[in-house]
Amino acid sequence: MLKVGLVGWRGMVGSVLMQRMREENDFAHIDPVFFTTSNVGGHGPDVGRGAAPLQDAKSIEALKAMDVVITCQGGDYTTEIHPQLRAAGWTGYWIDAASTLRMEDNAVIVLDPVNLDQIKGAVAKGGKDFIGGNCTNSILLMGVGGLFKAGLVDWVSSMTYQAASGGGAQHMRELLTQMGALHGSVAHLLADPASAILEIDRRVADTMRDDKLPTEHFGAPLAGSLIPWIDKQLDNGQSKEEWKGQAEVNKILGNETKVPVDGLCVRIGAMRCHSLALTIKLNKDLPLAEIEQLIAGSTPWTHFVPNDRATTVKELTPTFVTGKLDIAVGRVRKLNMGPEYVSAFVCGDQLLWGAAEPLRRTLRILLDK
Ligand SMILES: NC(=O)C1=CN([C@@H]2O[C@H](COP(=O)(O)OP(=O)(O)OC[C@H]3O[C@@H](n4cnc5c(N)ncnc54)[C@H](OP(=O)(O)O)[C@@H]3O)[C@@H](O)[C@H]2O)C=CC1
Ligand SMILES: N[C@@H](CC(=O)OP(=O)(O)O)C(=O)O
Repeated sequence: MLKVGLVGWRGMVGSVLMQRMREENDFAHIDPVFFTTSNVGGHGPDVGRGAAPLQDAKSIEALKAMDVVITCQGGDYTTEIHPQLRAAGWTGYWIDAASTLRMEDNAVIVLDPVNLDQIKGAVAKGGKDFIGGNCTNSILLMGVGGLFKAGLVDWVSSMTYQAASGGGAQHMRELLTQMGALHGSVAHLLADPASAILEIDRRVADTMRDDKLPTEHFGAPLAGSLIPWIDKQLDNGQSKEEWKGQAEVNKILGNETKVPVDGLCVRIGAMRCHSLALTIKLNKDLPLAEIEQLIAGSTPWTHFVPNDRATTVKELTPTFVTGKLDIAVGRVRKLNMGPEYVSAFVCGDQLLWGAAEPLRRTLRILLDK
């Protein structure tokens, strides 16, 4: 059995990974070793064979004994440990949620329903670094990858609506705290059906602008508002999150000729589902039914939502999708710009296909090789 070191297993992405590995009985196929950066010697989780003491995630010696390391610990950890481990001669498989290594030549961005051949090809050629994609890009390709695979896409404009969880657990807490503060500021007025709505609105706006509203993690109010910037600022005016779109989508697809992918990334007050409003320029005028069929067949998890109001408001929402592996896609129609311009709205759980799921599936691919 392969010795698999798990680092970052108690964080937000790591907890979802653990949950999915338990659900899919992955632990029965590996010899798991749990690591920590903060509690060496503490009790590890019991995944069916009793709890063993946690090992030091900074110990190159301990990590070197692993056949596979899966990390959800974050980019700083990867930057510090991965080069040391490789320099120490370790030739095991490194499976990582962080963005640090994604664009390295010898790393594959893993999303097996879309690029299984690329993953298997890399394994056959001795590739050792397998990195999960940015959540937004993985969700985009799980949603409309069928159009890309058919070679039909000239370009995509992707306008995103990204959940608080993309920033981490503290961001989710801050969003809820902000929501509570807004409600608290007008609770007595809400309880009175005769109260004036403009007075409620004024008080909520005052609370949102009050320095006392907790904004330590987002840097701005999110509840009742939005933040049209995610990740670092680049010199060309893009945010880093926007830059990842074209870079990662083309790498995942293995495109030699780059398909332009660009748009604005926006943080909204959803909990853990990212959504994307897409404008897709096709290279030919296809009948809508054919386009719908290609999109619906993107992956077995693509849940096609017909473009009608009742189904859309029920099934094409973070509320419906959260906690599920389904990637909902709908609002597919031809746009006024011309018969080759198509809209689509995609919604997926950014902790599942957006983060944890591709990692555990990569492990299974390595086990089956
Ligand atoms: N958040 C997301 O949506 C996505 C994240 N990723 C990547 O995944 C990586 C990890 O992100 P995320 O899971 O959000 O990070 P977290 O902050 O939730 O967890 C990271 C580590 O923090 C430590 N930690 C400290 N205090 C606590 C606590 N109270 N509860 C749990 N863990 C704690 C744990 O390490 P220890 O046990 O060693 O103390 C844990 O492994 C990042 O690189 C990110 O880029 C990728 C795609 C999406
Ligand atoms: N930046 C993403 C989450 C994330 O962690 O992305 P990446 O793995 O590319 O750093 C978001 O905020 O929604």
